[in-house]
Amino acid sequence: MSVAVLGAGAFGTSLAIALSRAGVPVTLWARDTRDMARTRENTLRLPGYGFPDDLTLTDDLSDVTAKIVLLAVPMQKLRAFLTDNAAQFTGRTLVATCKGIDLETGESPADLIARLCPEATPALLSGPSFAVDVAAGLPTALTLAARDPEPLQHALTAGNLRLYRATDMVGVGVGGAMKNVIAIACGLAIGAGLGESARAALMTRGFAEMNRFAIARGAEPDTLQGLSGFGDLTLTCTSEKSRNFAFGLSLGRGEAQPEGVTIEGQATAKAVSIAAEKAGIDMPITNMVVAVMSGRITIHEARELLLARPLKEE
Ligand SMILES: NC(=O)C1=CN([C@@H]2O[C@H](COP(=O)(O)OP(=O)(O)OC[C@H]3O[C@@H](n4cnc5c(N)ncnc54)[C@H](OP(=O)(O)O)[C@@H]3O)[C@@H](O)[C@H]2O)C=CC1
Ligand SMILES: O=C(CO)COP(=O)(O)O
Repeated sequence: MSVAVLGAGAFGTSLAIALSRAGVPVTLWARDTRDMARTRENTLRLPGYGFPDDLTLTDDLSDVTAKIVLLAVPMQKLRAFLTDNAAQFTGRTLVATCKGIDLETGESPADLIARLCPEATPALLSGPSFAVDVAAGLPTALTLAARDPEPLQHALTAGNLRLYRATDMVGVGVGGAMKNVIAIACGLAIGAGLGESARAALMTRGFAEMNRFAIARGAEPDTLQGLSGFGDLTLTCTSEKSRNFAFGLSLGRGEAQPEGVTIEGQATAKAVSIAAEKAGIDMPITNMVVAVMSGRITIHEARELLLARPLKEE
């Protein structure tokens, strides 16, 4: 079955390459395809990975006829993108690959699809998967969440991509969104010299925070133990290839921040903090990330505040 990928950032491009290389007919849509059409490579976002000959490019959404549509635009652009293009998506399955929570509305990608494109079927693809690994053909396991995930699991398991299925879109969405926030916290800790034991503590207590938030939003208790929760948390909190971890690292070291890089955890930390406060959910690490990013407190003040919290049972 043919597949369209909308958004030619690093991840959308890598998925399009991996699926096309595995023999799936793929159309990759981007706002501007001129350079990619000439070089048969995404030199801006994913340099070094040539396109398979059969991969089709377009800058015209009306060319996209595939029933399965992977959405690979950044989270904070998704709401406007769906609003502008809802009419194109009637009868399609929209598989969001972005990770985060919309800052203005507090909605997840699946919530946005359900509200803005009611004639489409929402799904999520999430889990530990650096674009460069996917594009390089390295083995990658992901979670595909949908109300009826099995047909999609079969359609999108190809080549180096192995998909597990789930029906808990709330849990899978929260796992992918929140692992980026905890990765920023871990980057801050390592960058500020707080040590690897502190990172392990942040990962573990951050995982507890992710579970609390997910369950309060209606997730199943076990979902975050899977690829989109524990799996992606492990990858992102331990690798400098993660833009969220690298952002925290440079902030922790007091270095200049890179411009124009997609760092989903920044807006998502704020969105989670706001939603958690409204719902009365205790999210100390997320709140510290927000406070440090805004400059309200230093990393060392955050460390003191976390160490001084009331003692509790694990
Ligand atoms: N990179 C990775 O390893 C992974 C990323 N993800 C997730 O995928 C999502 C996208 O990330 P990634 O591909 O890395 O992002 P990039 O920063 O590489 O690229 C973002 C892309 O989004 C496009 N875009 C931005 N705004 C719009 C818009 N309004 N309409 C259409 N296209 C738009 C940009 O197009 P233009 O060039 O025209 O500006 C650009 O191609 C994120 O949520 C991320 O968390 C998930 C797993 C792995
Ligand atoms: O989600 C990712 C890997 O699964 C990519 O993480 P970053 O956005 O932090 O680079």
